[in-house]
Amino acid sequence: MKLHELTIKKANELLKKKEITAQELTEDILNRIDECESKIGAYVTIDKEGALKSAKSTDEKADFTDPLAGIPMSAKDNICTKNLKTTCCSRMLENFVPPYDATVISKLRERNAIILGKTNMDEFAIGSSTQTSFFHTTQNPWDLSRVPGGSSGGSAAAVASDECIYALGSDTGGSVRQPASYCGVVGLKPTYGRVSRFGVASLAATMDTIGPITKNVTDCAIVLSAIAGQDSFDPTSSDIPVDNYLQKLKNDVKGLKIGIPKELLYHEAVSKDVKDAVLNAIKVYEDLGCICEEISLKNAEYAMSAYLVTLAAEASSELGQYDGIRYGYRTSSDYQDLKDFYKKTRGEGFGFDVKWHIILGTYLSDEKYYDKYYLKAQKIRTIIKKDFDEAFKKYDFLITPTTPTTAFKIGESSDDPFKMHMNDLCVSIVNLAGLPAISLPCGFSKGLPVGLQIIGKAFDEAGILQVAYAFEQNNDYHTRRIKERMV
Ligand SMILES: NC(=O)C[C@H](N)C(=O)O
Repeated sequence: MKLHELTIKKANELLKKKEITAQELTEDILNRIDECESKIGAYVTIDKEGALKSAKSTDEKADFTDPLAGIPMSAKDNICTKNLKTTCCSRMLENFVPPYDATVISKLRERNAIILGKTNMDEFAIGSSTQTSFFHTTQNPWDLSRVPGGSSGGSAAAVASDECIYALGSDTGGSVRQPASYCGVVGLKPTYGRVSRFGVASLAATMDTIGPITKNVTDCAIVLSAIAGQDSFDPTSSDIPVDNYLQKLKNDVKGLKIGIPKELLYHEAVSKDVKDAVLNAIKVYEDLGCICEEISLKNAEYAMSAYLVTLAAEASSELGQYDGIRYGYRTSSDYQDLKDFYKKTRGEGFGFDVKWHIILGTYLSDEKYYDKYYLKAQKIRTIIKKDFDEAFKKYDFLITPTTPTTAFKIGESSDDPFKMHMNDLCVSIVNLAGLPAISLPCGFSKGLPVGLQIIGKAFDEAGILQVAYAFEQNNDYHTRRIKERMV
C-alpha cells in the first residue's frame, strides 16, 4: 500500500513503530497532490513549505501516541487558518489572510496535525456542486466529467483521491454529507453545538456545523474526538461531555431499532439505483439483528421550503458584513456615494448564486414579510423537530439515502439554484432539526458511489458512528476507490 493511501489509524501505527516518519508521509502526499491536481482541482491553496516544516518539527518532538500527530490533512476554505489564505472561494475574500486560527484548527495544531492546504468549495458554502467557486471547478475522482458535490467538494475529492488523509468541511444543509456521498467517502455532520464554529465563516448561524470527511468510519471517530467540545469563543457550543467515540465502535448492533422515513426513501427525486442500494443496506442491518421498519416523517414535504427560507434569510444577514470597507474586495471603479460604492463592491465581489440568495433573503427578512416567511419557516422547523422527537421515542436511528442520485455531470443544474438544492433533499432536513448524521458508502450505480445516511438523536454521535462501523465491517465499498477511481 502506498503511503498516501493509508488511513489515519494505519499511518499512526506506522509512525508509532517508527517505520515511517511524518516527513516521508507528508512528502508522499505532496507528490500525490502534484500528480492529481491538474485533473481533480481539489485545492485552492497548497502550503508545501508550511506542511514540510510542521512535519519536521513533529518528527522531532512527537511520540505519536496521539493518533493525529503527523497526519496530513486539509481544511475547507471557509475555515480560518492563521497566516494562510482563507477565501471562501469568493472574489470578495480573494486575498484574505486571517490573523487567527478557527478553534477546530487550533485543536488540530495542538495535536501536531499537518495542514497541507485549503480546499475548494462553492462560494461562501452556498451550493451543492463546487461549481460556484470563484477559482475553478473540482472534478469527481470517480468520473472527471462529474461534480464532487458541494459545498465541501474540494475536501471530499481530496480525501477520495488520497490527496490528504482526512479533511474538514462545513455542513449547513448537507455540505459535508452530500459531497462525501458523491465521492464514496465518509462524512459526519455533528449535532448543532457539538463542534465549535469559532473562526468559520458563517453562512446560516442556526444551522452551520463543522465535520470530518474521512476514508472510513474509524478515522471519522478519531477526528471528531479531536474537534468536539465546548469552546468559550462559541456561545452556541455545548457543555455536554464528549463521548469516547473510538472506544464505542463495536460491530454489535443486534436489537437496535431503525426507522426508515418513507417520505424520503420513496420521494420521486430518488433514483431507482439509489433506492435499491439503500434497501440492500437495510437488509444488511436486518441480517445483523436490527429491527428495521418504515416510518413517517409527516411534515418532511415542507422541509425544503423551510430550509431554503432559513438559509437565504440568515445568509443575507451574515453576508452583510462584506461591504468593502473593513476588509475584503472593494470596487476600483468610480462611485457617486456610499450606496453606489456598496452596490459596485458587492455587485462585483459576489457571484450569481450568492447574490440570488442575498436578494431572496433580504426580501424574506423584510419587516413586511417576516411573519409570512421567516417566522413561518421557524414554525415548520419546530414541527419537523417534533416529528423527529416522535420517531426517536420508538427508534434508535433513522436511515435515508444521503442524496437522491449519484454525482451529476459538470454543468448540469448549474443555472437553477432551486434545482441544485434538491440534491440536499434528505440532508438539509437534518440541519433544520439540528441532529447528527453520517454518510457512508453503501453501494454503486454505474460505477458511481451511493451514500447511506444514518441520523441519530441529539449528541448521539457515538451511536451513529457505531451503527455506521457495523455496516462498514460487512463490505469493501470504502476501499474500492483505490482501484476504481480515474486518477
Ligand atoms: N453549506 C451547505 O450545507 C449549503 C447547502 N449545500 C446548500 O446549498 O443549501
